[in-house]
Amino acid sequence: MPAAEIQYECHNEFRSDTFTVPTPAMIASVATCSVGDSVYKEDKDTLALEAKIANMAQKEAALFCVSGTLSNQIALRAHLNQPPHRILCDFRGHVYAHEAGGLATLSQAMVTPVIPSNGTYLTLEDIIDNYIPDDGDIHMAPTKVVSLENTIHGIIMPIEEIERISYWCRENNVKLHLDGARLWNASAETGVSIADYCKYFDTVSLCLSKTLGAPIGSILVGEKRLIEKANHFKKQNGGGIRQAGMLARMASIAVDENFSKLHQAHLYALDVAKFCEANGMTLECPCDTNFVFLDPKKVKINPSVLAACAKKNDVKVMGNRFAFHFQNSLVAIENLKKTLLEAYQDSLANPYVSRGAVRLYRSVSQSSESTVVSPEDHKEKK
Ligand SMILES: Cc1ncc(COP(=O)(O)O)c(C=O)c1O
Ligand SMILES: C[C@@H](O)[C@H](N)C(=O)O
Repeated sequence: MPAAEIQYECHNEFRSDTFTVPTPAMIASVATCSVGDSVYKEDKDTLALEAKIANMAQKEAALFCVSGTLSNQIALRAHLNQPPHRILCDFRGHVYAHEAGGLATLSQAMVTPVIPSNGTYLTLEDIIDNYIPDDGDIHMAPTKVVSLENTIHGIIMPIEEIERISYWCRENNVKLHLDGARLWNASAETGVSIADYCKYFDTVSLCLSKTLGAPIGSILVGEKRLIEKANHFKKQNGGGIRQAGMLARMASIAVDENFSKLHQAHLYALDVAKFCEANGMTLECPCDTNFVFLDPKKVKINPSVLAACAKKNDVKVMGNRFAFHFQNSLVAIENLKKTLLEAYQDSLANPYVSRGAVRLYRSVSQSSESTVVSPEDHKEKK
């Protein structure tokens, strides 16, 4: 049943599902967790979590990491040998767009950021049209890894396309990584198991701290030898965790207790997506899972006006993306709709034209110390 009453501090949080919080059961479990040193692979709860997720993914090994960024970056580095080399991904891919340039520093890799020709997800044709073969041309950095993301912007990548890409990569000696931060959401919506998604990839990074509600952590799965190498890069970059048991135990409970709640978040998102479309607000992409993206080219809402309306209606938002999770409350969902409608109605009279690179995570939000302004203060310069 959806949470009508307010159960969680983050019930009105729509900036991201990274704001989900540990449940009481997770917090209580810490009292009895193991306290071994996980750098020496001696923490029982960490080993148990890694074994559980490796089994779920039907992969040889798994590695508990403090973040999805670390999990992605050490996986991609472990696939690579020495430059010149290149990674191909979606131009929106987190590994390229939001991991602080890690591909340049840790992997010294060139990146081919590809805009999907269908506007939604990468196809094999998109990859082939942008792939640089390792054919001895000394002008080029050859493509050694393709990094996909599923879901990407909440969009579910069809498994038939994943299969085509996987087959081609294996035929062409290209490694295939999946940023599966929200693969849980894809699985919850399609019914395709985590293992049936993972079988197409050499490595998969699964986040535990977002849609599932764990306080910290991601898990990287893959072949034992690759995971051991990734662990080397994990330690090199300060990712070794001593008594990780308390984090691993909470993450394990998150998988057991919250995976089944993801569909509710998707229903929240779909409700708001339909509300937006019914009121003239165009979506930037389909609402497949737990994200609603408004098209900023057509819905010219002023971020400051949105922040002012959000503050008034006690919801937290940022940018043109609205994230949903199982800890949202129904009252907050209704307050979000009110917020969007008020800000949109203002934009019809005062359209806001943004300039510069899309900074999805840098917009004014309720939590920032920005000065809250009234809609009247923001009229488009004639
Ligand atoms: C698709 C995707 N991959 C990876 C990450 C990185 O995860 P973390 O914030 O734990 O580094 C995020 C951010 O939350 C993400 O949205
Ligand atoms: C902020 C960004 O890194 C995060 N992955 C999110 O989706 O909110």
